[in-house]
Amino acid sequence: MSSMNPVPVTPEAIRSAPKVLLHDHLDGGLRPATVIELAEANGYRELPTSDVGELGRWFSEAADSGSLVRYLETFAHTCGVMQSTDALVRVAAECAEDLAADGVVYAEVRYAPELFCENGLSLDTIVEAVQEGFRVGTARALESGRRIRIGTLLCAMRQNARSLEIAELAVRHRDTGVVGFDIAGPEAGFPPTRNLDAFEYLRQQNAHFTIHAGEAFGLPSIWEALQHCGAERLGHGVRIVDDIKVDDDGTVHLGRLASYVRDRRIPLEMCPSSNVQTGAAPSIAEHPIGLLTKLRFRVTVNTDNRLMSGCSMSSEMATLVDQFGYGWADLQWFTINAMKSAFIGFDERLAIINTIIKPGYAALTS
Ligand SMILES: O=c1[nH]cnc2c1ncn2[C@H]1C[C@H](O)[C@@H](CO)O1
Ligand SMILES: [Zn+2]
Repeated sequence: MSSMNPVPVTPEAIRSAPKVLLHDHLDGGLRPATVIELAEANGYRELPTSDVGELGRWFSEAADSGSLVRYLETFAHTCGVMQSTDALVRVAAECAEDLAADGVVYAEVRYAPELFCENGLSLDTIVEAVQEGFRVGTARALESGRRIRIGTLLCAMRQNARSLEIAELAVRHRDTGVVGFDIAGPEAGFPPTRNLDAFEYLRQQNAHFTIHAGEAFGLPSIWEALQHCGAERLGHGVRIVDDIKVDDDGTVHLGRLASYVRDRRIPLEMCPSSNVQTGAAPSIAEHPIGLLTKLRFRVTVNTDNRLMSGCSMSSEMATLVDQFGYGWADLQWFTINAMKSAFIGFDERLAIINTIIKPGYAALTS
């Protein structure tokens, strides 16, 4: 039943609204307590502290470095405790439960299988363990009354040369929950065109992929990702603002690349808190998401790494509401943008929009 007045856009109400998350790293979303328990169980001795509260703060402070390369160093600890199938199942199950509890109804969660081979697990075993974890977690969420659908993206790391192998792995598991591919890791010095064979293979297989681009490097990275590699979406893509000029009187000039991105409705997977931590944006208030939203680019809101940013999908939205004055119509627009841009089939996307997202926001606004 819908209420007679719009519900105020408070953090609790945002939590209750249906949300869609396209850019979330599995190894960036562990619960601090789980990191500690897995470290103890697996004999991992490198953690900076074994106090839950301190560890949570340590991750967000260490990630708050102003540099993507230093930000990425914090993943040594999460990946360090994820080197067994039991650990992978648990982390994936908790990920599904945490996202569902936060009101996320559809999520694409990504990780790099090549980072979990230290103890000899095969790439296929790793993918199967994570899928099992998502099954367990979505079932538990459903038992507590929360329905979530999760699609998996497999990442290849830019600094390693395994992208074709990982692309083949993604295609092998496409019928059991892997919906796409990505490249992640340090951007400067590792242009996406180093992985052309992987992208060529994926296109021939009619498979979907996104590319982290325009985060720690500028327009050439975005241009290569789209025009040489054929990315369907951009991970972050914040630097597209370098191709946009706004005159003092407010007149906007889009360069050819920015026009292309907007005209073709290329989805931007924006992650405001993460971008402030890596120095890709000076602050949330000055984050390009404000301008790009006003110009009606295909903007989506994402968490990137919930542990490192100490955030959730609803806290990210609440921060934007606070900084830009967004209301329910804007939050619904971000959510539908994300659902339209997901890598699952058209009929399923449409069903989630029409049966979950639109009624969910209607109940909050009518
Ligand atoms: O924002 C990011 N940019 C590039 N790489 C990233 C980002 N967040 C996480 N990663 C890396 C670290 C993880 O180990 C890897 C796979 O999830 O992806
Ligand atoms: Zn990312």
